[in-house]
Amino acid sequence: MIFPEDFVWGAATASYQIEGAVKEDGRGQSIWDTFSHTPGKVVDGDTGDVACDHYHRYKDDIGLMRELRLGAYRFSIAWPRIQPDGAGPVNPRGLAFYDKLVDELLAAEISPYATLYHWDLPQALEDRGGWTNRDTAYRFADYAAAVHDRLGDRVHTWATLNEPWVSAYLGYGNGVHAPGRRDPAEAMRSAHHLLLGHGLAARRLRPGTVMLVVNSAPVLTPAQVGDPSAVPSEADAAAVHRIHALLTRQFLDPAVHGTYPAEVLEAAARNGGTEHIRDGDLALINAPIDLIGINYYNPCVVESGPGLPADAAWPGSEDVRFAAADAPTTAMGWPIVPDGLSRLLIRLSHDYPEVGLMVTENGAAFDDVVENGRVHDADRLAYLDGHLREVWRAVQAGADLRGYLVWSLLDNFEWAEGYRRRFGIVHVDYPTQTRVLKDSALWYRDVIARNGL
Ligand SMILES: N#[N+]C[C@@H]1[C@@H](O)[C@H](O)[C@@H](O)[C@@H]2O[C@H]12
Repeated sequence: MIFPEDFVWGAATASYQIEGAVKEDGRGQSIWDTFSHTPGKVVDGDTGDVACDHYHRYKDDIGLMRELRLGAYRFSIAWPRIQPDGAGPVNPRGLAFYDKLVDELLAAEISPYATLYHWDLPQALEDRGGWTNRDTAYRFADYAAAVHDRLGDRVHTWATLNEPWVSAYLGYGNGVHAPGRRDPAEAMRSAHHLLLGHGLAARRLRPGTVMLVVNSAPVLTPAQVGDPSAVPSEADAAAVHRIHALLTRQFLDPAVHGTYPAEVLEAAARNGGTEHIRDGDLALINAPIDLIGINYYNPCVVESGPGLPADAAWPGSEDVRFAAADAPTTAMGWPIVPDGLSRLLIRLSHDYPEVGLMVTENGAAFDDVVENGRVHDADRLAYLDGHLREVWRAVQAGADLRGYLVWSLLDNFEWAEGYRRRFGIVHVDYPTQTRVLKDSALWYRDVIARNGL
């Protein structure tokens, strides 16, 4: 299985998950600093205070990337390093870190892919309402422009947001992520303002390549997981349609087509109203983009039935039951369904033929053991192999798929799960910060060298 000649192979990380140095060089506080230091929010009371100490070890980490022959490295820029209070003058020491990071990547012949927002909102903006406040969208666009002014001569691929669904619904809906608010109306307002920020920022990132990164999944009934030809009942088909609208189309339709699905408008009307969606907003959100970034881990399995408990707060999903898949699971409890990725990519390539696709995250958490300086992570290697075969199938089916970025380069701070869940192809021993290339990393290196499986 050989991929197209210009297919991009890389890995992805995010600032709060790997950098550490949370009080260094003028960095301001983020909502994840606040949240992780709030007792009970993160497993084992873990925080990103040190993480992988990437802020100080980035040169060595780029050396590992070079050893793996990565063509691209997707990282995120910590807004609180650039504007400690989320607005106003740029912090030169904060921007200098990314300047050095980008230069080191280029020296290693690795293309830098910068994500501008991977969840670490400056706390000062949250204190003024965060993403429920429309003004935050404008602050985000100013921040994006400031970063692009400095790095745009060397960074040519930009992601505005990472997974706005997660930012909105886990951050403001059910509160399992920062800032930990629990209000369905706030979640819907935040989703809109995140999209508004995306659109405003996208215009200020040219002439770069611009993408929106979404967590997406094929929405399937339990029967469809193993049998794509399974015909759902009318009620189950309605549940599938609704959740696809709320999970994926809520973000891609506005960004690519300048429209909201009716299901989203209906959910908003029932949860706080639609006043936050102002005339002209959708035109602002619908800024031209070049790529959709797809973060895929597992399908979303649903059927008609009683919705999530009230505190789960996913407005619009009231008549949908979230079901288990008949499949093995990762350490996160997520079902392993590789062909879900090809089914998703082919669907999105049909729904949004105007833009290219890139797998911006795919990977798995399994419990790793270091034995004699090696990590034999056969489960993770099998997961990646299976999913890459589906990526290849999607390319053969005609999907305009530009590349694949594994999540993640390093074991890292896994949000509310803390450090107990390891997604890296490189093992990190946190007390010593020792890195060990796992078997999956060595395998991935060979895949890259062959440009295929
Ligand atoms: N959980 N999990 C793994 C991974 C997370 O570590 C990333 O930061 C997110 O972009 C996305 O949720 C996926």
